[in-house]
Amino acid sequence: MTEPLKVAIVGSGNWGSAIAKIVGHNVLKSDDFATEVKMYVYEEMVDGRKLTEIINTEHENIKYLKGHKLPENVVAVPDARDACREADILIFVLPHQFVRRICSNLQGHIKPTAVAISLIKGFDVHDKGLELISNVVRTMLSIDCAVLMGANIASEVAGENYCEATIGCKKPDFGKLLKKLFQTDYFRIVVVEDEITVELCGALKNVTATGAGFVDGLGYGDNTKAAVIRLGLMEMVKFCEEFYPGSKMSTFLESCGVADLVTTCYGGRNRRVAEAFVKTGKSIPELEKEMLNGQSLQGPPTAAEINIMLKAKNMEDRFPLFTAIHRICIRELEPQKFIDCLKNHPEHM
Ligand SMILES: NC(=O)C1=CN([C@@H]2O[C@H](COP(=O)(O)OP(=O)(O)OC[C@H]3O[C@@H](n4cnc5c(N)ncnc54)[C@H](O)[C@@H]3O)[C@@H](O)[C@H]2O)C=CC1
Ligand SMILES: O=C(CO)COP(=O)(O)O
Repeated sequence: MTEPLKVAIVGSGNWGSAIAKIVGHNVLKSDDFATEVKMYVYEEMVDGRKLTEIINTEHENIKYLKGHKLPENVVAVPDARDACREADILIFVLPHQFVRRICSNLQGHIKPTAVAISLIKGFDVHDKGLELISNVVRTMLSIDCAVLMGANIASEVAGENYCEATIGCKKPDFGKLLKKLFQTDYFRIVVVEDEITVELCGALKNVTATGAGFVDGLGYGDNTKAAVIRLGLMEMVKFCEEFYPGSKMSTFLESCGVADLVTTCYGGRNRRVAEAFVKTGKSIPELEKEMLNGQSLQGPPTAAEINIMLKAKNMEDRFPLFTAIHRICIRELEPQKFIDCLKNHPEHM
């Protein structure tokens, strides 16, 4: 008889809390998993009380996922090491900006046999260039790391509206176990082996969604947004071919690809803030603070991260959409010029 596997969730934001609801319920349905799920919560005071205390008494993350109850077997823990020390499966789901800090805190304080899955959309930047977030987890913690990405706006998933997600995992047995941990009747999972492309799709679509928000802010209609989505997808594919050769085209047709691109370009936070950026003239950090109540935007920082590499390799003109989006975010380019970028895209030359 093998021991049931202990699961810990590293992160408790908007998506982290939605996934805690799913995982908390699923562990109760299978003998493979221990019933308690520890969730690392970055401690803060909300209405004069500690957020961990609120989650553990009211079973709701009232700041990041209001209106959705979490199962009572999900226990909020303010110390990442305490949350993860005994875990066999670590689910990483926090804004990508914090991953290195968390991993460095966890080094030497997790089971050497643990495995991980990253739900994080973004890149890590270091002096040698870009790094996949899953690779930061793999190298800093010396453990295996799969990924889960998809068209998954957190509040809709928490509301149990039907949707799909893609798990990228090279090892079939691990993939099967992860599917058991995440799939529900309203959250349907496809497991593919092409884990790098799954992760790249998740990171890059946030950049395109920022561009979709710009055209909304400029008052253009759905045809223009469809052009942004198409050109963005072309650049996503090209980015993968150029820097991570070996992608399967079929991966772009999974939920992590086209579907996530569409949902984020219509319903996501990146789109919403980018629209306000054009309409109000305020800066991205200002709007993030005003509009997101502590949630974190991934598109503009990801655009900056990939631009460091494109610039270093003298390849900005081969990715004009990604480049223009970054330059608009940092106010190097007027938002109105975005339309010129679309008109003059190499696709039309
Ligand atoms: N929200 C969504 O609809 C979806 C988000 N994702 C991805 O999931 C990842 C996590 O996103 P969310 O859960 O939505 O986060 P979020 O956008 O709600 O971010 C806020 C979280 O960051 C934490 N935080 C703030 N400062 C911190 C620090 N110094 N150290 C550690 N944590 C800190 C906050 O406590 C809170 O838990 C991102 O990569 C995002 O792109 C993926 C699918 C859907
Ligand atoms: O990743 C997401 C949906 O799949 C969420 O996108 P936003 O961060 O733009 O809300």
